[in-house]
Amino acid sequence: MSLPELEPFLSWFQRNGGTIDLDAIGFKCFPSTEGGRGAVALKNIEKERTLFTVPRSLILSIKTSSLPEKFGPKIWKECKLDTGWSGLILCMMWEDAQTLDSKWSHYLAILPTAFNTPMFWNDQDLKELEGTPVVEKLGKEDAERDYHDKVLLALQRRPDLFPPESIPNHYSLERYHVMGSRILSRSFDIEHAGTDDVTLEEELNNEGDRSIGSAMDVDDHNETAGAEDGSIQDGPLLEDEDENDAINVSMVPVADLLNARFGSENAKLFYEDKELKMITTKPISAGQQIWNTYNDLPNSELLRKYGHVDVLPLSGGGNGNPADVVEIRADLVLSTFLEQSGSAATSRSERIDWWLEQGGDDIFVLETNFEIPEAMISLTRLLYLSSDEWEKARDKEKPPKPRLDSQASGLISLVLQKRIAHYPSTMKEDEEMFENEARMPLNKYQALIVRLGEKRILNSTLQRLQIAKSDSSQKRKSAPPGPNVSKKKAKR
Ligand SMILES: C[S@@+](CC[C@H](N)C(=O)[O-])C[C@H]1O[C@@H](n2cnc3c(N)ncnc32)[C@H](O)[C@@H]1O
Repeated sequence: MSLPELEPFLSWFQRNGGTIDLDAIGFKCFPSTEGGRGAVALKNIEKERTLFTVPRSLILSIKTSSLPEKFGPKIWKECKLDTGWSGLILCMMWEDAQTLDSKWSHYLAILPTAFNTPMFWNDQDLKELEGTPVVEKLGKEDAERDYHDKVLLALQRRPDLFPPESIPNHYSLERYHVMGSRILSRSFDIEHAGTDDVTLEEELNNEGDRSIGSAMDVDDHNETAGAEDGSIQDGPLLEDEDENDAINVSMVPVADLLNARFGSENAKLFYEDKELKMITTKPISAGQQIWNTYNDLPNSELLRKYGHVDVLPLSGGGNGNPADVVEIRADLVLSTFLEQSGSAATSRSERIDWWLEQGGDDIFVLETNFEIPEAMISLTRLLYLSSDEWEKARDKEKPPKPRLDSQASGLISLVLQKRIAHYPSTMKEDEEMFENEARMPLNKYQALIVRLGEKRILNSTLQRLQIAKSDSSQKRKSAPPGPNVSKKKAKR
């Protein structure tokens, strides 16, 4: 079973050294909530079965595209195409402009040309995401700056490679965003093996900082590229773009046709010297979707990178994404403390500098276990230490223990309330909207799902904190007299 639109592509793939077990894997359109176009098991497949292999020569990256060689490493670097994604984006635009002369023309022809990610939303739809981290992580302005500063410069330097008449169709800002979104939602991070043809790579790697700092690269989560088992995960591995070389960011034909859903992975990409292999990680029954993993991201990240959200039954009731999180900036803890205590910012700046020097977090992450992160408690207690206690902590180089005393839980409750107030609507209003508006536009629905997931975490965490607070004050009230009191009593 395959889709007619994929046939020329799959023939190209096999003619060029790719292998695919078309008795075991087919392609079909699943409902949009399950990813749309994706891979399906055509028969029962056992675990550890290779579904397809992709020779490294079919990967599209700045190492394999012939554009960087044509440029020469010197101009490539002068145009700063060796950092971030702009080099690969330019390669993809150039390959696309070569039409059938490009090795990847059949591949590029099956890639999406329109995206549903917030990068392409209008202001009204973006307003629906207020309070979530999505908008500030979009990086649209950074992308546009890269386009103007790097890509336009490269186009001007080599009019022989980029004829002026080809610019509106192939090298526009709009095409730049489309190629960037293809990378964001479909690329893999792959260490390049083999050293036959490393001139450019050597050239590029001889320079200092080569971290990827492009527009889509605003978050700083810590996934690593290529797990110990040699497996490669889809786009999410690019989250650690700061650590990843631009040269490793790769488009992998066929492998990027697999969808993903929280906890559903049953196949994974593994690398070897000469090829990549998609191998099943679980038995798959005939008719089931073959799912890769995007690293089980929260809905805010799924929406930003891929343009969809995961909605599954939650263990505590209701539906949502078990991987949802809420980020709380340490700044908010500090400003709430200063406001509450009436202290001046300068009174705590030394402690904050020290906290950061010690490697303390500047963002705390609440999860669906509704627990307060220990680092958040420790920072809160650091702010409350008396001068003597603070000096002792500093001398011993030990931040306070994460004990949720009444001061810490009082301040953290306020912080959570303030974080909740970042959203223009309440959770109750969102729940009513969810129940009453049967046919909502897709962007509005997805933004609502992201907000609701975050608000559930915030409200449940706050509730738990308040219950714990009232339990402990209840205990204090009803506790038998402490040892000192009873001693005194005994003396009387
Ligand atoms: C790596 S591609 C997967 C193949 C893609 N469906 C296609 O037609 O080429 C990633 C894109 O697939 C879609 N997708 C993947 N998993 C999904 C899911 N669980 N729900 C909805 N869409 C999904 C999203 O549009 C995402 O940007």
